[in-house]
Amino acid sequence: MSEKPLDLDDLRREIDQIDDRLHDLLMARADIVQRVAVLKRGTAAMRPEREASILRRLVARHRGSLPVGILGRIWREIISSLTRGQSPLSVALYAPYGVLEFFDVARTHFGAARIDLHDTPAQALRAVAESGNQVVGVLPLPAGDENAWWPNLASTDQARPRIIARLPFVRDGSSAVEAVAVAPFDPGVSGDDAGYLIIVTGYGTEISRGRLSDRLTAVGINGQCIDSRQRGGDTLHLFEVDGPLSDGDARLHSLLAAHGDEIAQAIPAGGYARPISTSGY
Ligand SMILES: O=C(O)C(=O)C[C@]1(C(=O)O)C=C[C@@H](O)C=C1
Repeated sequence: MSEKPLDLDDLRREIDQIDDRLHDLLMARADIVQRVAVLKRGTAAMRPEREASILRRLVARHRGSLPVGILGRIWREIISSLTRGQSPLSVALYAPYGVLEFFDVARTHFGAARIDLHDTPAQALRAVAESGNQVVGVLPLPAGDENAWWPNLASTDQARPRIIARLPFVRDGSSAVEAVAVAPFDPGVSGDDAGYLIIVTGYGTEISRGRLSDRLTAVGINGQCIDSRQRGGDTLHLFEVDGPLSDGDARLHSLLAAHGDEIAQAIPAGGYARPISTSGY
């Protein structure tokens, strides 16, 4: 005997049951995050490297008709709200052009967090620096254009703002802009990361980007210079490097020990877990 075909009511009953299971699991997840928060007390709630691992794992197992970009948005909303459940967090957004596009990128990554718009990058970074971990900045991807804001990261203060994520994290081709998140702590190591390094050369030191790259390679740091700017008598060079880089990295000590005559400072400026690119499904 053939099975009776499911009708609309049967299918909707199945959906209700699945919704109950999803809801139960979401509530159970939120309870466990509260226990995680107790263990992390006194340190930053937001862990970009862990967030990256969660999304990479889920995207890799994703199948079916739900677009992967939507999966990403749903999980960003869950993770972001459970981060804010551990300690307050809002977004300081600097959006020089295409405000709506940057707003969208910030909203997708940080979910329902409050987003404050700032007129200048310095203002957004000040909001981050003064907030004691309660504000994360969102600024355009650092590049060699007229909006170069990255020299503001060239401080040696332990609590200085640095780059912690590159957005959007799940790329399905729907976003026209790229941004970074900035916070006063290191992003952690996700297993597939890039770092930023600011090299400061002093007045009168003529050294090409190529020569600087060679100096970095010689101590085991591979990367490329993406912009150079004058600040006072100094020249600041921003390098994007393979792998994470943080304060106290032994390779930076070797660099300064060998080339302290040419290189005045080597300042780690954070980094990011490499985003996921998908074809949309
Ligand atoms: O794993 C943690 O440290 C958590 O706080 C949990 C969680 C999550 O929702 O999975 C939330 C916030 C962090 O940024 C990373 C992950």
